[in-house]
Amino acid sequence: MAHISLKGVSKVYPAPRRGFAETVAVDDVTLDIERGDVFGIIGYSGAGKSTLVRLINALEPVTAGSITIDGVDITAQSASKQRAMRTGIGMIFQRFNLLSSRSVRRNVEYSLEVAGMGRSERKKRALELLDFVGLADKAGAFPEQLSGGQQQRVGIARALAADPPILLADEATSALDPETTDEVLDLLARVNRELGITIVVITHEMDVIARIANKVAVMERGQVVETGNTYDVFTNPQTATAKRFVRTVVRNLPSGDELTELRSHHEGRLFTISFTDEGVSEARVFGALARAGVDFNLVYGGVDSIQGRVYGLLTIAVRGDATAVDQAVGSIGSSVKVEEVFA
Ligand SMILES: Nc1ncnc2c1ncn2[C@@H]1O[C@H](COP(=O)(O)OP(=O)(O)OP(=O)(O)O)[C@@H](O)[C@H]1O
Repeated sequence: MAHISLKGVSKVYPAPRRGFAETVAVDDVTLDIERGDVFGIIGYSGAGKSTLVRLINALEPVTAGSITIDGVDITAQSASKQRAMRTGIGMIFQRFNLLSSRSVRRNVEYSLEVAGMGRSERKKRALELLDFVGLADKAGAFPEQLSGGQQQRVGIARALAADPPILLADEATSALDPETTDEVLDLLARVNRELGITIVVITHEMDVIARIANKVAVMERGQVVETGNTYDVFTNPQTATAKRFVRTVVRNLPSGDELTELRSHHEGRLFTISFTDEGVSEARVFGALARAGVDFNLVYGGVDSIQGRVYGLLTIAVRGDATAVDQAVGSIGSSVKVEEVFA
């Protein structure tokens, strides 16, 4: 059974007043998130990601569909049962949301205090968690004395206080610089690996997905337009939106300016070949081209790493008579993905 399962989930906000249209923030979303996944949900601003998170933890009612957690439909429960289920779902936010008047330790203790846990027990738990996130020495400090990355690590410790099996991270690194982002993503990967927590990561940044998510769903105008293993979506995106996101992180494709430059230096037609770690090697492909009797050379590209797996994109310039080039490219097209570059 999936850990979190969404079936035909929609959320429609009514028109604010007469003459305005209603907003379909989430539109018929069906998704299965398995136990132990780091599941990335990516989309541009307004795609419906944050709304989806609020539906998963039942902070808002769905307009249609169902959301089950461990087989229990959270959308169909009473408010008190929803509150109880929500303690099993930790949350971290873009703006950390720490209480400025409380020390770091007492921020981590907050939900345990509300749940009625005794003072010494919750103090012990908070210190254990601060140790886990590498901030044992900051227990007595106040949030404003910490850097953004440290505050988010406190946010993570606080979210883990009640031992939730699920953690929802809504743009958790969007307010951080790249180095601090890495620190926080490493910590989230440890939370997943060492504590076995299922993590749902909401983001508009594809490199966040590339770093930690094993699965990804691409959202656009409330709908999931593409979903799959991160490596598969990165190496073979199907929709225009997914392709645009992938281009922001896979750096081995020439940009418009670089293409102009390439064309001024190389004769022939340009093709980009994608190599995955499951397909044939570069040597085999280049051997096949040589045997087909066309002249070619490598003009751009290199190898990326996605989820620790290798992904190569190489652009070649191919010369020869038109039929020979078509035949040569056709002959390699059955074993690797080849796309002619027109722009
Ligand atoms: N409470 C609300 N009332 C009315 N409309 C809303 C409400 N919350 C969100 N929306 C609308 O629903 C759509 C999806 O918003 P949502 O915040 O879920 O997108 P998002 O992908 O998280 O984008 P962002 O990253 O900018 O928050 C938007 O058109 C937004 O204006």
